[in-house]
Amino acid sequence: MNKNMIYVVTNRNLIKEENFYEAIERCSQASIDGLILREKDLSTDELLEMAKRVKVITNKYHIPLIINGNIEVAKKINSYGCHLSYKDIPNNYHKEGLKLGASIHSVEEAIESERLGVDYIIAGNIFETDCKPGLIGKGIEFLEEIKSRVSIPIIAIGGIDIDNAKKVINAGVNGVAIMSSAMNDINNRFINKLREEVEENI
Ligand SMILES: Cc1ncc(COP(=O)(O)OP(=O)(O)O)c(N)n1
Ligand SMILES: Cc1nc(C(=O)O)sc1CCOP(=O)(O)O
Ligand SMILES: [Mg+2]
Repeated sequence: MNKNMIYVVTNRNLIKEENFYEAIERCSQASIDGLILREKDLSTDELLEMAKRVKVITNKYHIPLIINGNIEVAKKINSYGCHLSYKDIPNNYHKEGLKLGASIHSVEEAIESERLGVDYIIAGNIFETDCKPGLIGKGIEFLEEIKSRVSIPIIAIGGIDIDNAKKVINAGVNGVAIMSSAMNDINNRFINKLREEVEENI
């Protein structure tokens, strides 16, 4: 990874002005480095159908597609990667070419994820966010501590905004992931501004 990454995490329930596939297309046109299809309430069959349609769009814009929470679907559609909750990381996992990501919420989970062969981690929640009501932000120090303990790429999530993105990147992480602001970013203004912020970090 040689630039700071921006990952968009989907949540179709947050989209207000577009339909889901319009939002996927719009995000894919922006300067993003990956799209995580995270629609946790769908059955495997429903997710598979959605993932096939989403992959047509992300492929068109050469955006890596990562399937959240379902290795079977990720393998079936031959996605770039699969992203799992920490507790779901398998002990013996045949990646079959998939990148494996994991969500972590403690330094110990970060260390153990690396030991289990995870390719990158998403660490959160860094700041307070309406998407995780009641969970206080773990802050920049959390990222700095993880950075000092693991070598795999670290992506920060949770309340990432234009005003705090630079501070997050300066903690030494490899990128940021955003959900609500991307789902509602009708003209990709937020994503474009975020790109400027995460690239101007020195
Ligand atoms: C301590 C703690 N627990 C859970 C979360 C958020 O978890 P969630 O995003 O719902 O689950 P994953 O998909 O990331 O496994 C949190 N921020 N902090
Ligand atoms: C999906 C997700 N996972 C988190 C975690 O801490 O694991 S925080 C989060 C939501 C991030 O939404 P927003 O960018 O709108 O704050
Ligand atoms: Mg999460």
